[in-house]
Amino acid sequence: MSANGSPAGQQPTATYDSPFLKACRREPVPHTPVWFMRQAGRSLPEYRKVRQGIPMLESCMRPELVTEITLQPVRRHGVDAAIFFSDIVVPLKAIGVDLDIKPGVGPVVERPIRTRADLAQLRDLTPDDVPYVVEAIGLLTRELGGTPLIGFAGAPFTLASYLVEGGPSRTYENAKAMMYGDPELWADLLDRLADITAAFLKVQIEAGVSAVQLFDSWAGALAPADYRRSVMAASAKVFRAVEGYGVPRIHFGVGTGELLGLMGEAGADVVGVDWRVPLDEAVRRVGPGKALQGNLDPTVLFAGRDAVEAKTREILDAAAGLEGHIFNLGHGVMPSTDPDALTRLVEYVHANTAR
Ligand SMILES: Cc1c2[nH]c(c1CCC(=O)O)Cc1[nH]c(c(CCC(=O)O)c1C)Cc1[nH]c(c(CCC(=O)O)c1C)Cc1[nH]c(c(C)c1CCC(=O)O)C2
Repeated sequence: MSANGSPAGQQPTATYDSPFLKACRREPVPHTPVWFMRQAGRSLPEYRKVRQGIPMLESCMRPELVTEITLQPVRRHGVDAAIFFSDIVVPLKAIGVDLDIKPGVGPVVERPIRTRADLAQLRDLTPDDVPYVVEAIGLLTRELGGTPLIGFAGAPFTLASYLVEGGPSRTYENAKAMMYGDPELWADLLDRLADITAAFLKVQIEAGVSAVQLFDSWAGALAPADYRRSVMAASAKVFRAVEGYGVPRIHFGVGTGELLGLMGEAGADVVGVDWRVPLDEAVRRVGPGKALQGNLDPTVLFAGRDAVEAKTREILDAAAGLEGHIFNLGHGVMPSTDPDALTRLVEYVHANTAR
């Protein structure tokens, strides 16, 4: 037990006992907790207002702005957790990789990593590289009261996909060419990214986040045998590095139905599921001892209240036998989503799972 009475880390008891962290630990909850990937973002007018004229990466480096943006969806929707406002490429930018986030495109890397010499762009990350992250998490943990704050990072494969391609890709042809054609260089690249990612998550945990999510958003492009052979060790290294802190570790990807078992095995406490696999099937694939997070198709939110409630009902029914369920979308909130539909969804899940 720590000095303030919570069995893990430095978090206050109210946070430790929150429905979100209880569900992560597979303990009984008063209602199913809800949060949304990309809950802070363009769907909110108050977000668009404070971001006006400030480039994405610069906004991640301003602690007061990060705090305000992170709190916006908590105030508006009453979600059960906040997710730290940042981006998966922030730690890469912080160690000096020349990259930017282009509006409507995503991360773009000036000098893609294609050869062994290019690996020199990737040095280790220290807390001094991201002082604004430490400061913003400090501000947030004071403002949030008992609402847990989720930290996050991009998984080695997803980061590598941007670094090797030079930007977003549909096919990942350059990244996969390296994975199949130069497995030693690929392994060294992923191992370096694992160390950077682990260091970035440790900074966030030591600054006060209550859970961490590893986003391997694009791992669904991989066959299970290739994931196991060429990717899993790096993600497992990240999970091992943060195991001792006692904060729940969530592992998420899109189109990863065939990888769910391996993604749990990599060391997660909670496995994120997109909308393609129902949760009662997902639990069979993941096996016992893990909570599940998911999994409403974000496009359902465009279909009107009745459709949202019917689809949500299906998910809650599929989750009825689970030991730990955190309600979320199967991927991020889309920018043109009506924010009121999200607020209603939170209310619906809470009301229909009250125990
Ligand atoms: C792949 C990935 C990225 N970034 C992230 C991922 C993994 C999650 C996923 O699978 O969606 C993670 C991320 N990016 C952002 C968050 C914020 C926290 C939250 O979820 O609310 C999180 C968790 C802010 C952001 N990151 C970005 C935005 C939009 C830019 C803006 O608002 O100006 C936000 C709110 C930019 C970004 N950054 C990235 C993309 C693809 C984009 C979108 C580009 C675009 O459509 O304009 C890379």
